[in-house]
Amino acid sequence: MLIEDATLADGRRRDVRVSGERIDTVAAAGSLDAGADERVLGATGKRLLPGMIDTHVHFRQPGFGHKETWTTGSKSAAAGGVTTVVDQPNTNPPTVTGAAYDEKVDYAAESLVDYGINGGVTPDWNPAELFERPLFALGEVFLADSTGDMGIDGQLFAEALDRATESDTTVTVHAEDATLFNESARDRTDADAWSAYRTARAEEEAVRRACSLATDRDARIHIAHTSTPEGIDIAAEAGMTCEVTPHHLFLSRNDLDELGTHGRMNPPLRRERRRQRVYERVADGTVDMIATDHAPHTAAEKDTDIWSAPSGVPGVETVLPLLLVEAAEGRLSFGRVRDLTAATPADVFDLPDRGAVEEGNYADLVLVDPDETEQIRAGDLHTNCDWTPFEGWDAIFPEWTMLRGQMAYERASDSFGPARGENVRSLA
Ligand SMILES: NC(=O)N[C@@H](CC(=O)O)C(=O)O
Ligand SMILES: [Zn+2]
Ligand SMILES: [Zn+2]
Repeated sequence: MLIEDATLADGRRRDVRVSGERIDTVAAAGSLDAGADERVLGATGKRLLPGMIDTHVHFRQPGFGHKETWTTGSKSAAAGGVTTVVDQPNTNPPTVTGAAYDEKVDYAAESLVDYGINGGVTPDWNPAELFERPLFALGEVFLADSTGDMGIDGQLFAEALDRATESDTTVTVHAEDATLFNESARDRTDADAWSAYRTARAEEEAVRRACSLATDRDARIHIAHTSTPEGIDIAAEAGMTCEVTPHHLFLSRNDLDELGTHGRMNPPLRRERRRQRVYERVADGTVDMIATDHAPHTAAEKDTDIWSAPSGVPGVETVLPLLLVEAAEGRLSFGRVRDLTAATPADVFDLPDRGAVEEGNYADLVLVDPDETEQIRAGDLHTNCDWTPFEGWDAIFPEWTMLRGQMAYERASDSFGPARGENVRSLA
């Protein structure tokens, strides 16, 4: 397969030959000739990016297939330009034993994109069994309850850090401290009450404590879904990594009038000024990566009062399209988008054959036309989740997404490739 005259994230124009599962050649545009029966993909004026590595999704199986399945979740990923997803452990059963890990791997065999599977921590976890398996990472470890009520205490967290460090494994942390939630917000019934309740300080102090525990024990942690500039700065100063979700990057408490209970998630949306300071840190490189925390719940489940609604919003199909608008309009560079979505996650989580359009890497690729903006419509998305917090937002969707040398999604025909996703920790 020959991709002709693509513009890479850094602006270089290149011909790219794909052979089997890998990128065979990256050469000056116009310098490669197509073979006799080689498929040619024209890319003049278009951007060729490495597929996104989304290190934080909830694909819900086993246990909650009515919210999302590995089939619908991975189609949503492929259509959005995501070629690797990392699934989190708050399923049923929770992924805290060897048997639960193995059961999830059976479901993940349905995936259209490559995947990693994290192991979780509860008082019932079995670290010996988990670390015998090819875990992507430990986590997300919940320092406060979220969907699945898997919150743990400080002592178990410290023990988890020690076990992970012995196994040379990174620990992804959901950092909120429930003792710092604002109980007086409990009297309110508006959607903003959730943001008033789960305070910014509860995140800040939990990040501070997690980083200091990790530093003391020589553990490596990655802070999930940081929603505050304070949390981001503490993680960066401690030499740990962090991710920001698209909803914390683009939405704030100002949007809750419109979103209502659909805008409830953990950590919650913050004030607009904080959101801007988060965006600055995404743009300047303090934030390591964007990850979606794709957390689908049906609209019917979300349509209740703010204290009863489940927490979480979908995002895996819209994240790269939203970021590409930022790049096309000059608020982020294409190179920064590539780093946030592919190069840095590959580096931090040790996926040496991914995250860059380079010879020898897996051909996980996305082609986009930066001039083709359209509006996000929930009905057009491929997730089982029947709504999106980004309804009507401008987006630049991939023309096609390639996974290890084969088409995973082609937008012109809205068609998908086969379910050939592999565990990234099992592949050579
Ligand atoms: N973020 C959320 O609000 N919800 C996530 C769990 C989580 O990531 O905390 C979910 O699984 O629904
Ligand atoms: Zn979380
Ligand atoms: Zn999560």
